[in-house]
Amino acid sequence: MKYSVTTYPPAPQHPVRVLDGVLRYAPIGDLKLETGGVLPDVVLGYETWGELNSDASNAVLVPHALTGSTHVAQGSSDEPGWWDGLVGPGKTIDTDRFFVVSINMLGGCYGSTGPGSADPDGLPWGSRFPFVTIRDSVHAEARLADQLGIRRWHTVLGGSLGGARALEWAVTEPERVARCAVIAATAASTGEQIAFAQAQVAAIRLDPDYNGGDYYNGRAPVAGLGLARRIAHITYRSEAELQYRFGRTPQPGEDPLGAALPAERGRYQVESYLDHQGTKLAGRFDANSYVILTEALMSHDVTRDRGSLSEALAAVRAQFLVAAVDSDRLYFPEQSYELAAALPGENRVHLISAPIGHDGFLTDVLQLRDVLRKDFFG
Ligand SMILES: CC(=O)SCCNC(=O)CCNC(=O)[C@H](O)C(C)(C)COP(=O)(O)OP(=O)(O)OC[C@H]1O[C@@H](n2cnc3c(N)ncnc32)[C@H](O)[C@@H]1OP(=O)(O)O
Ligand SMILES: N[C@@H](CCO)C(=O)O
Repeated sequence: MKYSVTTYPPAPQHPVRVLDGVLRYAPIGDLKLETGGVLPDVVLGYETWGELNSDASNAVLVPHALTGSTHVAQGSSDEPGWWDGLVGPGKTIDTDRFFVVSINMLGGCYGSTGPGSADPDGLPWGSRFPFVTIRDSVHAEARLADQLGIRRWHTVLGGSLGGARALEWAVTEPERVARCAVIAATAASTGEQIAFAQAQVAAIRLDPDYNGGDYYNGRAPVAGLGLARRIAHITYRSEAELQYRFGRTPQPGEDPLGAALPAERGRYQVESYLDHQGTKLAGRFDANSYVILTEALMSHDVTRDRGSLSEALAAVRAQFLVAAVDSDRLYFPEQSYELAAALPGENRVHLISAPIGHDGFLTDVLQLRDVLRKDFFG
């Protein structure tokens, strides 16, 4: 599968409502990166819903999670969005009132310049694509906000990597974020989160088809990416869910004890489920982008070059909403409590009660509907 983005339509003028939920591209120029070097001719893929009002005070930014896209809501497209329950006409984030924007993270494979994009010579970046940080993406996204005429976001909100991106926005550009919701995310990736991420990245790099990242003219490393997704997906779901839903049940028509040779035995249902998750992601995502975004998330630390957590967060001007999923075993609720305690002022943590674990920020986000309406979108 190829993800090369070689040509772009001209930068749009003020987005028009009829194009709700349709991917567009914005050239934002060369980007100086946090770790040195310059990424030339950066393009950001983005979607919008609704209309920016005359004083540009109704703009809401929704950063996506690790393998999410900019397609937050269906809008006028055919594809359902991943937060359709929350974003749309008459919904909590009412696109009849708010101008909603979602931007593909720098290095991603859903529209923005990434390792599968063409370099200035027209060749895929591949192994030469630089390490980027969430802060780099925020700097790039700020230029797109300038192009769209958005000086200050009414709200920036996201879950998981999207939550880290939202928080980094509020700290890097404090005057540009009036409200910020950080859902199922931390102030910095922890040792365990880095460890799980490293195993995923190693699974991709060890696939012979990965070829150091230069595979765009050959076979994509689907086995490595599929294995990375399996490791990740286990962390996204709770032990209780996997036990209740699958337990030791064999996959229908298969017998886990039914062969003398390991390679010929049938699967447990949970194995088949993980195989499916791995295959599905490998069919829609670029392995290099997975590595780039995962390593960006590993680097996530709002305190970097900013002192202690309280010192780093002292800069924020936004009103905050911090939320966690009670059964999350990847981004533990305690870590959200630590973030809330370190933010200026009084900040509670809103718990999403969901048995499935981390992915509850996608499946059960409507539990935040009331608090979002009351505090942010009333
Ligand atoms: C471009 C984009 O789509 S990005 C959209 C944004 N998405 C994301 O950010 C994350 C990607 N998605 C996910 O992580 C998940 O799909 C979620 C969290 C959104 C939804 O989770 P859930 O509704 O709980 O779905 P769940 O994890 O149970 O997976 C269901 C799938 O497993 C399959 N499945 C269930 N049991 C088995 C089994 N024993 N064997 C094989 N497959 C199985 C189902 O058939 C279903 O397949 P499908 O997704 O192809 O329809
Ligand atoms: N299921 C989510 C979890 C990551 O937070 C994703 O793939 O983006």
